[in-house]
Amino acid sequence: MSQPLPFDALCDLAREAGQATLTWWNKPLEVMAKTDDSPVTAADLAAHRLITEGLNALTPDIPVLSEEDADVPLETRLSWQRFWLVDPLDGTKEFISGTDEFTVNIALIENGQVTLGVVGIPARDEMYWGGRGLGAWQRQGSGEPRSVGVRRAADPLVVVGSRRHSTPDQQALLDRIGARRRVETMSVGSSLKFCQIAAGEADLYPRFGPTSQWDTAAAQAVVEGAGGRVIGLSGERFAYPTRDTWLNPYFIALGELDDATLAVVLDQPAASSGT
Ligand SMILES: Nc1ncnc2c1ncn2[C@@H]1O[C@H](COP(=O)(O)O)[C@@H](OP(=O)(O)O)[C@H]1O
Ligand SMILES: [Mg+2]
Repeated sequence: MSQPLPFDALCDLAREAGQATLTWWNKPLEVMAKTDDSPVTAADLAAHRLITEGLNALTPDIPVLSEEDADVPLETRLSWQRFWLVDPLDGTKEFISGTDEFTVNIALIENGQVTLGVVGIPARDEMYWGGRGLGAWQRQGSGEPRSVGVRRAADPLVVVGSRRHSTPDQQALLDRIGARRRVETMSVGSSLKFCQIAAGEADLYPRFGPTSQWDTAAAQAVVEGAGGRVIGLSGERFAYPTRDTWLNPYFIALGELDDATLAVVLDQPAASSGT
């Protein structure tokens, strides 16, 4: 971006939206089904409204695309050189079930790549933000930001995966790694998994199941700012091309792996699958 990076304003916005979601957290909640049968709640919609209004005020010239208002014609989107990509509440099923593993996600996409992102974890009053070549930071409450970075994978390798969506391909990769070294697996909801890699708490997040572009963009920016990578199954940097679907292909987020483990991760029989 040519303007100064708007991280302070984005963090304020994500925090405000996150606090709004907590109004409905751990309380009786009406759950509505969207056309794709995924759940949506008043909390998703309140966060969506706050973030959309805030971004429109902050950068009136940059379009906003949110999961909760994604019905924008492809020809309009093809004319966008950059746009804000928002998942106002990622991990809606976690939110509904009362765990704290849900996030607020705001990313900037420029020419099909994510350049910066902010991930709020409302129930922990925690925030991560960053971007490739910029750095990555974490903040607790209104405390001082601290710089975060990926770790060099130790023993055991810590692999994070979805609480609810796993696939045989993912398990096959874990088995191949497990044949060579000790692996500890953790099931975690939402984009929080990327933040664990950025913070040096986990090493690998293979996702061989469906996600949409808004689920991953902001958190990819945090991982990349922290020195990690998010790659497609051919090893290329994970990108956000404008297409007639929001669905992502499969991907792998990783910190700093040793060469032997990296070779197993990059040698993907599942590479032909995905969208
Ligand atoms: N069948 C499917 N199609 C598209 N996205 C899916 C999906 N199943 C799960 N997801 C995505 O996975 C996200 C949850 O991630 P995880 O399983 O890692 O906790 C959901 O985010 P939302 O909660 O924002 O809908 C949803 O977008
Ligand atoms: Mg989501």
